[in-house]
Amino acid sequence: MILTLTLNPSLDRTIAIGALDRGAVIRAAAAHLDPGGKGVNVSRALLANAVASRAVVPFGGDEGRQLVRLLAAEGLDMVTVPVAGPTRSNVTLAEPDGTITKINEPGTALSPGELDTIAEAVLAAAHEADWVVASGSLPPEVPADVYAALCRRFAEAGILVAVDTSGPALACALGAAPALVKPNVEELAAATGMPIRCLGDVVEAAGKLRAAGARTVLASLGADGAVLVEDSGIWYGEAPVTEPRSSVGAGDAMLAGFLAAGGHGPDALAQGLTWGAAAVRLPGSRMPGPDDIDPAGVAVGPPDPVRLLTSTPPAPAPLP
Ligand SMILES: Nc1ncnc2c1ncn2[C@@H]1O[C@H](COP(=O)(O)OP(=O)(O)O)[C@@H](O)[C@H]1O
Ligand SMILES: O=P(O)(O)OC[C@H]1O[C@](O)(COP(=O)(O)O)[C@@H](O)[C@@H]1O
Repeated sequence: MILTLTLNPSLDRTIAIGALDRGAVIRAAAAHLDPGGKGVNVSRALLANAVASRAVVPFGGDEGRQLVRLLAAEGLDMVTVPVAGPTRSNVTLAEPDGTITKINEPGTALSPGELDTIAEAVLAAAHEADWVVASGSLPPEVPADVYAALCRRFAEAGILVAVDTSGPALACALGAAPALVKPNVEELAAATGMPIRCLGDVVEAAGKLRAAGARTVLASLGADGAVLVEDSGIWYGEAPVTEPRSSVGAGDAMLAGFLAAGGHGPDALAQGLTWGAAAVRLPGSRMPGPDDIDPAGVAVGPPDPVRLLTSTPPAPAPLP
């Protein structure tokens, strides 16, 4: 069973527009509402593929009740924790050329008592888990070491923890030796202070995250695929998509596919890539099921260090 924790879940509204014209009244072509948040999406992807998963989901206000209704309608196995602050709403503007602009609300603060209740829910469910996935941003005022504390707690019990987050929460988690981290290119650049222009940079940056404590690094590179760096080797893979519709949730689907295939090695990377590619072919953050996933076309092998990334390289970020 794969247990997920999403401290800052969301209602995700994806709005299809003609072109993003700042300051104008934009008439949307279509809109799509999904339950969201990184761990929530990992559980949704696993559910869609009949892989056992349970999601720990704090929820608050009308938005939170709607989130729980949407997840219940999908049949998600979840432990819901009522909290005082309303669940956030995140908006994605999707342009016809595939450009997406995401506006993620900060969410509302969780009190120390609410955090304790959520931690108890995670601990109570974790005894059945092979992996615990701690995913997404932290709401305001939540201590940056919250995922690190989980890593330490579960390491003692022999439970593997995968962390997919950014900024100080990622920096803290690295020091607690997570079994796996899944940075995207921006997160890799921010965590290391390195410009990431080619696969050699990705491998070097992943090595820095491993030196800082992560056992395995699964670096997602958007349309460029992904790199896996673990004890037994380094692999690069890609699963090209000819008609991308929405990359929202692709990283979550990728992580779900990787963990569902065992969480290590080139075959797991290949499955992660096929799930990620399938998510990109679907609207909004809909998670792919077996009918959406095409294992053909995925290629995994050693990375060519000089191969340039096609996506815009992020500017080097200052180290904290
Ligand atoms: N345009 C795309 N074409 C093909 N695959 C994609 C595309 N965008 C994302 N993916 C797949 O989804 C994975 C996660 O995407 P990425 O944008 O790196 O993650 P995140 O959503 O976490 O920022 C990638 O590793 C890749 O496998
Ligand atoms: O917690 P964050 O970093 O604000 O991200 C939350 C957003 O990320 C998502 O989980 C999508 O994640 P990915 O595109 O990285 O897979 C959305 O459902 C949600 O709105």
